[in-house]
Amino acid sequence: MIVTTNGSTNSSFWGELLSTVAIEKGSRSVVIDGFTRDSRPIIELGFPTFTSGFHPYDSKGRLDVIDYKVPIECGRVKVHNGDLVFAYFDGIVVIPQAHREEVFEKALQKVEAENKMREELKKGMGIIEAHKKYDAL
Ligand SMILES: O=C([O-])CC(=O)C(=O)O
Ligand SMILES: [Mg+2]
Repeated sequence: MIVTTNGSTNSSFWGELLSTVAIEKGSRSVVIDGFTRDSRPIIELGFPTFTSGFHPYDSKGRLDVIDYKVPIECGRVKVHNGDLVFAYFDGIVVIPQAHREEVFEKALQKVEAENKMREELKKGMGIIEAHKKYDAL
């Protein structure tokens, strides 16, 4: 699930209860260009929640869902229904549906090169030589 609160800073959009229902409905994660609250219980639920910040206020009377499955701008990136979204500690990447195959193939090549490079580094190869050999970055 990927969401924008269109720049609202008056309250959180997300919380523990929404995480609970999201899990029950089969969602695996949420990315929000907006705020959450209830961080500790969300961490305890184990629901990966990526937000642009935190706010103690609830959303009642402050935020409303106005649409879904429509193109949005999230963190200055256009996102369409069906795009692939990868979120991790380091950041979030949106892959347009039309480029899924190509990006997947290239990402797998990169992972393969990094795996080989890591093995060589463990065996003592220097970082400069390893970069020259695997060009993994
Ligand atoms: O602020 C909200 O509406 C969200 C919230 O606390 C929750 O889902 O538990
Ligand atoms: Mg709550």
